[in-house]
Amino acid sequence: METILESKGLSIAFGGHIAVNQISISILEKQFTSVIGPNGAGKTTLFNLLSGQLSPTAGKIFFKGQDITSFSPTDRARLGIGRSFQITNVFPNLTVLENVRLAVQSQAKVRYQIFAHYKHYKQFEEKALSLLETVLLNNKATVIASNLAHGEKRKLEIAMLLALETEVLLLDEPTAGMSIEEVPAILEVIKKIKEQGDRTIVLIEHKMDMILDLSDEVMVLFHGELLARGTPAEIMDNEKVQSAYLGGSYDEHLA
Ligand SMILES: Nc1ncnc2c1ncn2[C@@H]1O[C@H](COP(=O)(O)OP(=O)(O)OP(=O)(O)O)[C@@H](O)[C@H]1O
Repeated sequence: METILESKGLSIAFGGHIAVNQISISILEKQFTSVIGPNGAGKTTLFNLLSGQLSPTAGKIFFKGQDITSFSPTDRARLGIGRSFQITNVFPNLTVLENVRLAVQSQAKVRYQIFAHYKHYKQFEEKALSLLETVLLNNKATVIASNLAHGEKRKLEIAMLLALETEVLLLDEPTAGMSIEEVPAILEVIKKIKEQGDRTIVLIEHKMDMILDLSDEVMVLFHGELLARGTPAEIMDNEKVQSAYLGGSYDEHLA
């Protein structure tokens, strides 16, 4: 399996605080990789570096072997690295379907240099509907976006991210802020995207138990460093992880 996204010696410091410290990782194509770690471990900062929202203090990032360290977030999205909030321009007063159609439409413009025209409208709408099916939101197509429940809004964001058609999806805690009842539906959506098999998914999750059976590989961050990486079973057995993160000596409230 090929490496699609790679970092070498990636570091960033905020003032004197090193939030990401010498992280070298390789993300394999079409795999499901989870990044876990306690509060403040550096997960979101790592994503910000990979997607271009932050520039590293040291180190490099490669996409399919190409050095993209100096690329803007937009250029990275164009190359194939999609991150949810880059495109979450949800229009609150439009319907769910209209929002996704606009995302499909803007992607078509970027990719094919065509302009929105009546004859394309139907095909954009069909694509949008199929994305709504993927995220289990087709029954809300005609609902005004601002009226969606929190979990449904996250699903809408995922549909709009999928409309970008990027090969890599960086999902930063898609279940954050959700009620317990909403979580299974989002996990179902993520599972479905994984089963389609055509995307590389990198998922940040705070709670390991939720994503264990979905992941091909798990990376554990701790105090800005890569503490361990491996299959879910290897991570569960890893003593360093156990003592640092999985309840051993680690106290989340002290992070
Ligand atoms: N822009 C910033 N300026 C200063 N410090 C920052 C900035 N962004 C992150 N940090 C610090 O870097 C460290 C890593 O933060 P980060 O948000 O990446 O952790 P995380 O693993 O995503 O945590 P959580 O699970 O709580 O989201 C923290 O100590 C945080 O306070």
